[in-house]
Amino acid sequence: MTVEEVQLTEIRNQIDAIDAQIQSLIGQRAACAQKVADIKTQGGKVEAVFYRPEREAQVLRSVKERNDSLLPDEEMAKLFREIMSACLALEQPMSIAYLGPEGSYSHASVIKQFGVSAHPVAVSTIDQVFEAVESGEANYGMVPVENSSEGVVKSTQNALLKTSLQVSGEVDLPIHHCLLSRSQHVEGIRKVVAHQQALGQCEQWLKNNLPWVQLEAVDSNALASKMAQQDEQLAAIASEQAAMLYELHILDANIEDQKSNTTKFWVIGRDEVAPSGEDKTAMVLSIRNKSGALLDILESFATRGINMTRIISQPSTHKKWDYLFFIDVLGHKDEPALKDALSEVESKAAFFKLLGSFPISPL
Ligand SMILES: O=C(O)C(=O)C[C@]1(C(=O)O)C=C[C@@H](O)C=C1
Repeated sequence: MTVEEVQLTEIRNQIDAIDAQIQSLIGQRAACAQKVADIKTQGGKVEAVFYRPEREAQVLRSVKERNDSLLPDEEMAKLFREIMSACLALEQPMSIAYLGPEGSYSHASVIKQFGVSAHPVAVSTIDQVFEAVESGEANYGMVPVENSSEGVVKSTQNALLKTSLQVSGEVDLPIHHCLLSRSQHVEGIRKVVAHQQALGQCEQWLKNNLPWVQLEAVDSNALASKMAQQDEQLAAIASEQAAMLYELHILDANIEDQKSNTTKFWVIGRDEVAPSGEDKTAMVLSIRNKSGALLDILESFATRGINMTRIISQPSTHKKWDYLFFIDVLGHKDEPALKDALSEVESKAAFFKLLGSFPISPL
């Protein structure tokens, strides 16, 4: 054996021994998760809640805080995300409805939040995501809320107004668009197909790089990828995962005009989420038609030192020139200061609906 071979063998032996320990510990962890499931279902409870977002957030935060390895905190957290995903699947496999088809950014956000052991269930519209969870067909749903360059997703906002479901989590997904085609050369591309939002997000890049192409909006980027599979003269705008899934060439990557392009998704579920220690609360309200009404509402938060992280206004469909405000604040609805503020806000507002409290994502 060469010196290098001897050195490698020695380190690989160490890796083998460590792997055996990791595997045994993961096995012990899985047995604990199984016991947790037994406790949750004891007494024949049928409505047991297996997925606990607040606990998952706490576990992942501790992993990041503890991490003093060579691996970045995010990478370490991703590994534990998958261990918990497998443990949860052992307790009960979770089905997550999302706006399909496979390979969409919604699909990527499901995997980011729930890990690869969850069962993503593709549906065709945002309303169907809500319906699938409301009817119990899916355990949870994942819906896009807002994109940093294109703004809010109206169909999600409208569905949130009507639903009995809770917002139980938040995922921020950096969006990187690729130009995908069966062809390996941009010169032959005649048409670019994508969801309207993706076309908007790459508008400048398309003008600068493919000024001759025709643009066509379709229902989703994944559908665009399927279309590109059929026609060499078509290119789709979609994710890197879509390129793999639909076996297309990546003609160019990161073609979005704004490099910090991010989409915010919300997890929707039937159960309230307990406090995790670092939470957000989302609500929607409309104000009474008098001067200073919005300021008055915001003061209920400000005087208690509660930070607002988002406020979005949307014209109400009920009355002309009336506005709805979607507001997110830091804190959990059961924390005394926020609880107080929320009941004051509710009394001041013309309409008020609490959408849910959920952990700030550690990922
Ligand atoms: O602590 C729980 O309630 C568990 O079910 C265990 C566990 C885990 O693997 O740590 C698994 C799933 C839950 O979503 C949260 C945590």
